[in-house]
Amino acid sequence: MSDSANPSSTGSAAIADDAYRNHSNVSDGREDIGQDDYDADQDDCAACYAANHNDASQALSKVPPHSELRARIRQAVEAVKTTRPLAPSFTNFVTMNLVANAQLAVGGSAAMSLIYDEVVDMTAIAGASYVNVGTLQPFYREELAKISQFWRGQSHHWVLDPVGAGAGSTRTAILESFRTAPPTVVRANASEILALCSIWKLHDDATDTSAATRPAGVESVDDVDDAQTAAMTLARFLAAAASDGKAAVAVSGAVDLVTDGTHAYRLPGGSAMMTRITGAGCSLGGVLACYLAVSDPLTAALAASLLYNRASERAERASDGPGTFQSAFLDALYAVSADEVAASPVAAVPAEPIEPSADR
Ligand SMILES: Nc1ncnc2c1ncn2[C@@H]1O[C@H](COP(=O)(O)OP(=O)(O)OP(=O)(O)O)[C@@H](O)[C@H]1O
Ligand SMILES: Cc1ncsc1CCO
Ligand SMILES: [Mg+2]
Repeated sequence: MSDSANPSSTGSAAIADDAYRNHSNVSDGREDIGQDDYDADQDDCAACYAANHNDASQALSKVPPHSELRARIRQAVEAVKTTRPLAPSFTNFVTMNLVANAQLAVGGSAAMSLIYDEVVDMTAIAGASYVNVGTLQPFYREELAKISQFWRGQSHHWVLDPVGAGAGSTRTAILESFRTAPPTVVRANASEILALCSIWKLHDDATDTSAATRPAGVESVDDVDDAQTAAMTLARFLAAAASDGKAAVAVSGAVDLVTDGTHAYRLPGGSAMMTRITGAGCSLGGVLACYLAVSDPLTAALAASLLYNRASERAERASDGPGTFQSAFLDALYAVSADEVAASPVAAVPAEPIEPSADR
């Protein structure tokens, strides 16, 4: 059972999440604390996550308060607020409105289009783009293959959310087509990461297609922990294909994982209420594209994922149920400061031995 689908899960991620929530200064919002105290407390939370992570093979360590990584995250959040980068989306009908609203709330600009010639024209003014395969039409297959090849020719940065990867032959064919013109960042839940790796034959046993062929919905049935190796393999594959060698993968769940293939980070916190509205993940992909317009892929993935955790905590405190949570969440995306995002708990996962990725 996925830890995102079941907030009371007793897995390592859930234990870490409880430890994070029990830090009263951070999670109850009742105390007005100074930035230095906040930094220290957030940092303790990362240590607390590391201490409670019950996989003995992984000695997680906290990212220090004044690290260069935190400075880059702060800069990215601030840059989107001040420069309003355009990140156009080819996205699904269910959550298109939330994606655009979330992009505007963080300071970015939105433009939704499902037509090849418009997407191509908008590339010239786009800082980065976003593709989400949530709801499909048969003609998208040819359209999206052409768009990804066009972007590859332009070395244009884009984010893919492979929603429902593994469901149906049309979706599988579309995702398969991206293998020769891959995105800069993949953002997905754990099951989608596993299925995409399977479709692209990036896993250890290339004959194992179970993740790609089992019935799949849009919710995760796997834990983030179980997708860590796949996410790192996927990030290395994306980086090898990128013109500047940079890429990232963001896996969402109770404790998110972000990796560039070399480094990996776990991000505790957030709110289980995110699983009670549709489009939390879809809009995270759109917001990530805004940050990708102003920063490198790893920084963009961290900035967006951390902002989502801080904003959802704030929204949970201010709401009574899914309806009010969604509007409180948009308000919180607007209100959370760059300093608050950059001071978030971040636990670094020790580097794994790098294995060669599959040939493209
Ligand atoms: N149990 C949880 N506790 C805290 N935060 C969560 C939990 N589950 C998901 N989230 C957060 O919700 C956001 C979306 O993640 P999720 O894994 O639900 O994406 P998704 O399955 O792709 O969503 P969707 O397809 O509905 O848009 C992320 O910011 C993630 O951190
Ligand atoms: C519910 C749903 N169905 C297709 S896309 C989508 C939005 C969440 O991914
Ligand atoms: Mg999703």
